[in-house]
Amino acid sequence: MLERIASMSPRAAGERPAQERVAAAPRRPLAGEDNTRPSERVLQLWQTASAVCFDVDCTVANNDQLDLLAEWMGVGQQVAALTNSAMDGSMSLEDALERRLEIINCTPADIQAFLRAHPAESRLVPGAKELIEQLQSRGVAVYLISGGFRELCLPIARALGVPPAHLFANRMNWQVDDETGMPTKLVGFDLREPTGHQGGKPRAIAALRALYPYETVVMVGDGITDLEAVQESGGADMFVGFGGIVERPVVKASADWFVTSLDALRDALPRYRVAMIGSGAWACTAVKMIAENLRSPEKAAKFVREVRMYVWEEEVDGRKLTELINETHENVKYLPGVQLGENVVACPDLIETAKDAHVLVFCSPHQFIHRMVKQLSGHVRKDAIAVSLTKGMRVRPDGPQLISEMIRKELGLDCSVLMGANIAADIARGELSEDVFDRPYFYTQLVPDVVGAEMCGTLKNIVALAAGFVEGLGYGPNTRAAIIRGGLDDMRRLAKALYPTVRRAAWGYCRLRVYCILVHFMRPALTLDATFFESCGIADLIATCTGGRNRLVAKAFVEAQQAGQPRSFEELEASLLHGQKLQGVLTSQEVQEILRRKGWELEYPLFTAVNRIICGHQPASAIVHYKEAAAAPVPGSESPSQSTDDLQRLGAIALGGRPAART
Ligand SMILES: NC(=O)c1ccc[n+]([C@@H]2O[C@H](COP(=O)([O-])OP(=O)(O)OC[C@H]3O[C@@H](n4cnc5c(N)ncnc54)[C@H](O)[C@@H]3O)[C@@H](O)[C@H]2O)c1
Ligand SMILES: O=P(O)(O)OC[C@H](O)CO
Repeated sequence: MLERIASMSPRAAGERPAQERVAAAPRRPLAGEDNTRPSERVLQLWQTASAVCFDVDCTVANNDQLDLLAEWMGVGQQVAALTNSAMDGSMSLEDALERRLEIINCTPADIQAFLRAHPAESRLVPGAKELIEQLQSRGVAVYLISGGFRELCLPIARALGVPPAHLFANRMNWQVDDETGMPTKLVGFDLREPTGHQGGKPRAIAALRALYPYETVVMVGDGITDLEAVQESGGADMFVGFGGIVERPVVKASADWFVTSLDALRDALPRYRVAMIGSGAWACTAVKMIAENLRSPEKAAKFVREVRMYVWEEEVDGRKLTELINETHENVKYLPGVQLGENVVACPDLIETAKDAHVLVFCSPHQFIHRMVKQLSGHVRKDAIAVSLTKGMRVRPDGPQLISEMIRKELGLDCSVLMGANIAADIARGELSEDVFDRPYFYTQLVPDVVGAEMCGTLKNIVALAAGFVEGLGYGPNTRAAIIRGGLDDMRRLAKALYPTVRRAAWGYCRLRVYCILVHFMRPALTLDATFFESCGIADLIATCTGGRNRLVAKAFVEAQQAGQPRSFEELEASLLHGQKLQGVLTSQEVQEILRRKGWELEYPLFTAVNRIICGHQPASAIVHYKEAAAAPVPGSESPSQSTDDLQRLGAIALGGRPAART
């Protein structure tokens, strides 16, 4: 999830003319104005920066490295005076650099000995590493732009996690020994680097902007050459003056924001809000994991601690469920006995829950999702991302619509899905599972095939009904295994038939992260069959067929019939699931409608046989001969097809007795 969140940082909005960028700059402080507190505009630019460029000496490194090298060489005082003249603007940068190098007059061996004696880690300004880490984890590009020397800055860049290609600095020129070919004597510096000249920093930034479409660039530094970054067209949009090591009056007076601690910059970074849309067994399990994560110190800088959870309000023991959850931190109805965490806040208002969230996690039973998504339209942040945990699809006249497709279309949000073998109660107790949100008991792995994963999560609910029938009939493991195999075959072929784009997916399966099944559409680099061997495929199928609600209810359905006291799925759902929703019956109805419209019923015999059984056209025992059951004529119909009446009746069952309304 974190990688996805990183990509939320507003940036890369397309190359825009320099003039337009300059117009976005904050109003420069007036004389005497307090710029130690950021104005609203300054804060906004800081929080939406697409690139941040740091000066090195006296900004991220706690000294001027050339001064320190001079001290090491025994010429500290003369060189320090020249450094200050350059930083205050009383001497040109080129002249100051030239004269300082002349005085230092070191060899490569001196530099190496100096770096050994002064390890970079010991020279970092407090908070620099943490600030840079935070920026990078949000997807902000970080550069070091130094008027010093690459030879001295590289170890600092390494210690800060900034790649060498993101370092702009001067290069020393060396006289080379004709005999050995080795550098021996320092002879000035390479004048071709922009940083060796007055106005070099804005030029370096302009070069970056020509390469990358950074919308907002911020320069942070202590010196006059850093301030120049905002004084020339094409440079940075904002300048943060840093006075934690040296405070320079000119810089302080002109900075858009002046800080004496880098922590102030880190504290001002945006923190992301997460909202959970849903509050059933799985939604509560997932929110518990998210809340644990957000309470951890590592996540504190990046996320708001509180997670809002939308709860479909109902009364439990004469009290509102939201009130009970907020008092006891437990969802006594849908996940009793499990503490969700004090940072989970139950909210009965859907829009209120979602409106400020940067990450929207959808986890309601699929039949309610479309109405919720419609209600949310126009009320969510445009830069939010969505993750769907819901297993199911919607059938429209023009074909199926997966939940992730619906969210993308109706809310315009990028949507990942999280599918896998997750029996809610087991995970809530902390049992190991091959899935989600970075908890020690919950492993997740990225799979770049959203549609394949979502189809697995949807279709497995039908196979679970078949597994329940077989179990209720008293068959053993061989028969159950045969049913699971047949179900997997139908799942795989139907997913491919409905979503040819998935079938065309390229070769080469890339494991993006050791832990995850958080699936994203970005890289079509996975074969569909590989998806079916992930947790979202075979593992979820086995979990649901052995321990899920669909299997439980289907088994009870057969047992009740065999005992001569048949009970409807609706009754069994109410009596066995205590408010939780059975997804398989409605999914069977929806999938069968697709199969019927396309004339594919015989091609997916296990799905069709399950549908015949739940419609009462075949006895449950027909499941073991599912191919024949699928081919048998439906009473009162000329073809083996299901009638629309049957399907509507089933919809009514799955929706709790109401007509099968499609919102
Ligand atoms: N339970 C699991 O083990 C599990 C595991 C993985 C995925 N899933 C999937 O997660 C999704 C959500 O399942 P769950 O287990 O969290 O829910 P659930 O079946 O436990 O609970 C039903 C939820 O629906 C809500 N609800 C009832 N009527 C409603 C209405 N008219 N409008 C809106 N909401 C209403 C209830 O308040 C409750 O929160 C499903 O798609 C399911 O397939 C479940
Ligand atoms: O209880 P089920 O059958 O809805 O299955 C729950 C989950 O989807 C299993 O991963």
